[in-house]
Amino acid sequence: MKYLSDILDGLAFTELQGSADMEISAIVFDSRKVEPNCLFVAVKGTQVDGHDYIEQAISMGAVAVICEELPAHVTGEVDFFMVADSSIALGIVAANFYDNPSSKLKLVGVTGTNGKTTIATLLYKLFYDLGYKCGLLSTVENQINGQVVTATHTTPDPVVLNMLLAEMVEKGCDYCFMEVSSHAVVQHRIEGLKFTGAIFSNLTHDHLDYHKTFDSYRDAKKAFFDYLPKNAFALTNADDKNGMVMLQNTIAHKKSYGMKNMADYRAKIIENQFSGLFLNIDGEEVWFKLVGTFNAYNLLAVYSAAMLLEQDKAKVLVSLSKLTGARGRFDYVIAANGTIGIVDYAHSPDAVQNILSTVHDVRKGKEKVITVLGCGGDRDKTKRPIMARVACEWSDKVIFTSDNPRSEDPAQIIKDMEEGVDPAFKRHTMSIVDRREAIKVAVNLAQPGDIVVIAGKGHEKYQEIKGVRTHFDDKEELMAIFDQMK
Ligand SMILES: CC(=O)N[C@H]1[C@@H](OP(=O)(O)OP(=O)(O)OC[C@H]2O[C@@H](n3ccc(=O)[nH]c3=O)[C@H](O)[C@@H]2O)O[C@H](CO)[C@@H](O)[C@@H]1O[C@H](C)C(=O)N[C@@H](C)C(=O)N[C@H](CCC(=O)O)C(=O)O
Ligand SMILES: Nc1ncnc2c1ncn2[C@@H]1O[C@H](COP(=O)(O)OP(=O)(O)OP(=O)(O)O)[C@@H](O)[C@H]1O
Ligand SMILES: N[C@H](CCC[C@H](N)C(=O)O)C(=O)O
Ligand SMILES: [Mg+2]
Repeated sequence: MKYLSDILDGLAFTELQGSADMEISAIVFDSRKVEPNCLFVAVKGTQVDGHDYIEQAISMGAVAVICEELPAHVTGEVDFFMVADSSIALGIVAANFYDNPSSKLKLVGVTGTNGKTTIATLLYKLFYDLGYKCGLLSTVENQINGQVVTATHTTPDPVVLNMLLAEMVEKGCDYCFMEVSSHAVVQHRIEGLKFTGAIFSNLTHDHLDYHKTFDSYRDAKKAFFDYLPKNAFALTNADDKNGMVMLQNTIAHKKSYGMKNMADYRAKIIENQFSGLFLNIDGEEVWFKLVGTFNAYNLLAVYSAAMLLEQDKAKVLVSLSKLTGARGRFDYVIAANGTIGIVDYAHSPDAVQNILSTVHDVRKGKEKVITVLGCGGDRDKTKRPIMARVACEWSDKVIFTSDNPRSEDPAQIIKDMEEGVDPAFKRHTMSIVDRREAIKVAVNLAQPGDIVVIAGKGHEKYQEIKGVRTHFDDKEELMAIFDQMK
């Protein structure tokens, strides 16, 4: 329980009704989850307007309401606070309710189209290994110093986010590394948080269903940097076309990393093999376990952030050299006959190109590359033909299949993908709606030494069809088929 007047600290109202003199049990923004004596925040969403549920929330026990417009009929002894933007207010009150946990540890956010999970996870593992107590908020999972908490979003809603940060503070965590998705910035899920630093990985095509244009997608990422305080660091990728855009209006300390352009922290790839990367990083030559040019960028981002967090260079490099990446990212298994299977979360055109070009770079000879790929339903449709085209450009054979069709017809999603295929390559593609079957066929087509890349789902443990999630795990499927081959 917490006093309402304390929860409202720092919130600007346009109008208020009531004295805020009461104790509040919880902050709730979904009327279906209202509990007695809670504060209900009415948020306008993408599907419905939370204001339509104010009455329901009150009837279920909400004693105070934050909203942008007062409902026509207000009954009962309920306090009302009108604000210009409820989603911003939600962030502020959620942080206050949990005693502003982000100011009690060092919070570092990672944004960008690809690499957020990898960078945040590596930072978490690195700082853990350096002896700190740490937290992680990521697509794959959340962690409170080793204790796993299931993740539902890349960036949780403000209430869950502050609750998890408060738990980290309670467990004595010194750091939290989190992913900041563009959806989270636009929806103000990070409002009220105090960041010690922000990292930008890269910006390429994704999520245009939500952001509509590439410029507004870019501006969502940039808004995170605009929001940083003066004493934070703003670390960007100098080699990305939009890297410097991120720093345009921030008042934080501007820092950069890169392998091509001038940057504060630099690296060079000496070797890039299946067994790992050999880099010259900030003047030191070190082997790492991660594979591919894109991971050289991820490692450099992590190293740079560790330097900005004033860690010892030698200890950081020794620890980083031992680390593996996040689950479902370039996760590979070798069958008894020598066929190589790689499970990867590439689900944007750029990521598909990166993973497949990496496979080309690190394979020993002319082993064939067979790619299994799908595109998510109810998500950016414009990326479908592009992902398919890129997969064809970099593979010897491509099997189109399903990847969480959600409410859409899986066959139609595959048709949208097929639109991107060059007619000359068509005979090298197949379409198999059932993902299990698609993986099986891909492995059966492979000769010893060939490489089967299964892209799009990475760590995911489900396939969502017509709103129903059934257990499905690409790596499990791959290993089961490999086992049968023994
Ligand atoms: C499109 C999108 O991002 N939607 C998010 C958004 O919901 P919304 O705005 O659509 O909500 P809505 O259904 O319109 O409802 C509006 C309001 O009315 C309330 N309501 C609704 C119904 C009711 O009966 N009573 C009630 O009070 C809702 O609680 C909400 O406050 O706010 C919710 C609370 O924070 C999120 O759970 C929800 O994520 C949905 C489930 C989702 O799938 N989001 C994905 C796209 C997402 O956020 N992805 C990014 C990562 C992307 C990447 O990988 O880069 C992420 O950070 O996870
Ligand atoms: N720095 C990078 N540049 C380009 N592609 C990358 C980079 N890092 C990873 N990838 C590719 O993108 C995929 C997703 O990586 P990761 O999960 O780290 O990104 P993410 O930004 O967290 O994605 P999401 O937005 O879905 O959470 C990887 O499986 C890999 O194929
Ligand atoms: N987290 C991202 C990627 C999901 C990847 C793919 N497996 C899908 O379901 O579309 C999203 O919500 O867009
Ligand atoms: Mg992620």
